[in-house]
Amino acid sequence: MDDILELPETEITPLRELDATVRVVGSKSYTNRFLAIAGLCREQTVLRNALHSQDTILLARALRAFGHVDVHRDPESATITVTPNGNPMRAPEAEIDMGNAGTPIRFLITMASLAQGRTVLTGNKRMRERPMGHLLEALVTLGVDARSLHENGSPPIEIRGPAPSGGSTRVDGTVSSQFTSSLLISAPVTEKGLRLQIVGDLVSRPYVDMTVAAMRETGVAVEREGSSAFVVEGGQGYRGGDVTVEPDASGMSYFLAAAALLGGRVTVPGIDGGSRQGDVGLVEAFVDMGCTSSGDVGGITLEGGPLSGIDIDMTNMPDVVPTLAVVAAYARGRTHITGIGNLRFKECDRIEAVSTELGKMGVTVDTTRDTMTVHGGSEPHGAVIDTYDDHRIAMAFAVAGLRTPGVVIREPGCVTKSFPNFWEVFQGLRGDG
Ligand SMILES: O=C(O)C1=C[C@@H](OP(=O)(O)O)[C@@H](O)[C@H](O)C1
Ligand SMILES: C=C(OP(=O)(O)O)C(=O)O
Repeated sequence: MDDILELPETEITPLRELDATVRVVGSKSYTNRFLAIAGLCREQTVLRNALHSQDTILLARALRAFGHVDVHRDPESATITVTPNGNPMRAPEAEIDMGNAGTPIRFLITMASLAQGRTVLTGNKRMRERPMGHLLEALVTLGVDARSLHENGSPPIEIRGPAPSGGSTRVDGTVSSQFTSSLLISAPVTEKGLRLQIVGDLVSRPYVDMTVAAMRETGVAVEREGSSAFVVEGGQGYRGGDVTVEPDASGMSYFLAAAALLGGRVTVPGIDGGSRQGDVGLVEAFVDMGCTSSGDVGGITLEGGPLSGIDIDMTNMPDVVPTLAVVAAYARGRTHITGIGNLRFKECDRIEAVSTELGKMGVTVDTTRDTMTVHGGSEPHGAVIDTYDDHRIAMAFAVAGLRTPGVVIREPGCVTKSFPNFWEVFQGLRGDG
C-alpha cells in the first residue's frame, strides 16, 4: 500500500459496516520494561511479540550504547534478543538522543547511575519540556549525581556514575508513574536495594503494577507495603530466557472505538479483561456508553450500540483519553472526564489538542486544568486534523474519519512512535486491505 507514513496528510474514507478481527502490535509498556530488565540481566533474554517501534528502537539503541549488551532483532521470527557481552556498563561518550520516548528516557535515567562515567540523556524539542524533576529529586536523595543541565527539571539530564548503591527514598507520584517504575527496575541489581515511598496521589497506577509484574516474572522479589511503598532487596539478579509480550491495550483502543462509532464489531485476540494494562478499562467505559462486550481468555470483542455520554475518572488510563473523547463526540449528552491533569505533559498537551481538534469538527469541549467535558449529540463534521507529532491524536481522530466524511489527518507518520503498521491494520478494517 502507499506509504502513508511519508505523506504530509491522509484523508480517511468512511466505512459503512465493520466486522473484523484485528491483530495489534505488542505492548509498548511491557516491551520497554522487558528491554530495560534485559539490559540489567546477566543472562540472555529473548523477547517474543515485542513492539518494534520508534520508542522501543531508541531504547534498544541506548542499551547498546552502554556497551554491555548486544541487541539483535530477527524480523522473521519477530524476536528481540538481548545478550550480555561480559563488558561493564559504561557511559557512552556521545549524548543519547531519545527523541520523545518518555518511558525509555525515564527508565534510563536511573539505569545510567549504574554505569561508569558521565551519561547525558536528551531528546527532541518536546522532550526537553517534559518533567523529570521528581525522579531527579528521588535519585539525589539516594546520593546519585543527576541533574537537569538547563535546571528546569527536563532533559538534557546528566548522570555521573556509578552511584552509591541503593538506599531509601521518596518519589512524588502526582505527575508520572514512570518515575516509580524507573526506580524499581534498577533496584534489584544495586547492592543495598531500595525502600521507596510514593508521596501524593499516584497517577497511572496500573503501569506500576505492570512494572512489579514484569520484575517478578523475570525472577526478582518485590515487596509491597500498602499501596504506596515498596521494598526491593539488593543483590538480586534478573533471570533471562523467553518472555512473551501481550498485545498493546492502548493500540487496541482505536479499533474498539471504530466498532463503537460504526455500530460494528471488532475482536482483538491475545488479550483479555484480566490484563494488567490499565487501558483495557476502556472496554468497560464503552460498555457504560452503550456498547456490548464479550471476552473470553483468548480475546476481547466489542460491539457498538447507541452511545450516551458518561462521567469517568481516567487517572488510571491516560493514554486512551483521546480515544474516549473522540467516541464521546458521537454520544448523546455530555461526557465528563476527570483525573487527567498529566495529559498536559505527554507528547503534546493532549487536553488542549483534543479540544482544539474536536472544536474544528464542530464539537464543543470545555476544559479545566485536569478535566475535559465533551458535548456530544450533534453529528461532527469533517476537518483537517493537526496531530502535534502525537501518535495518539493521529490514531484517535483517524477513527472519527471512519464515520465522518472529510477527516484529513496531518503528518500521519507520527504513529511510528508506538504503532508503525497502524495504517496498514486500519486499512485492513475494509476487508480489502
Ligand atoms: O510506564 C509506562 O509504560 C507508561 C506510563 C504512562 O505514563 P505516566 O505515568 O507518565 O502517566 C503512560 O502514559 C505511558 O504511555 C506509558
Ligand atoms: C505518553 C506516552 O508515551 P511516553 O510517555 O512513553 O512518551 C504515550 O505513548 O501515549
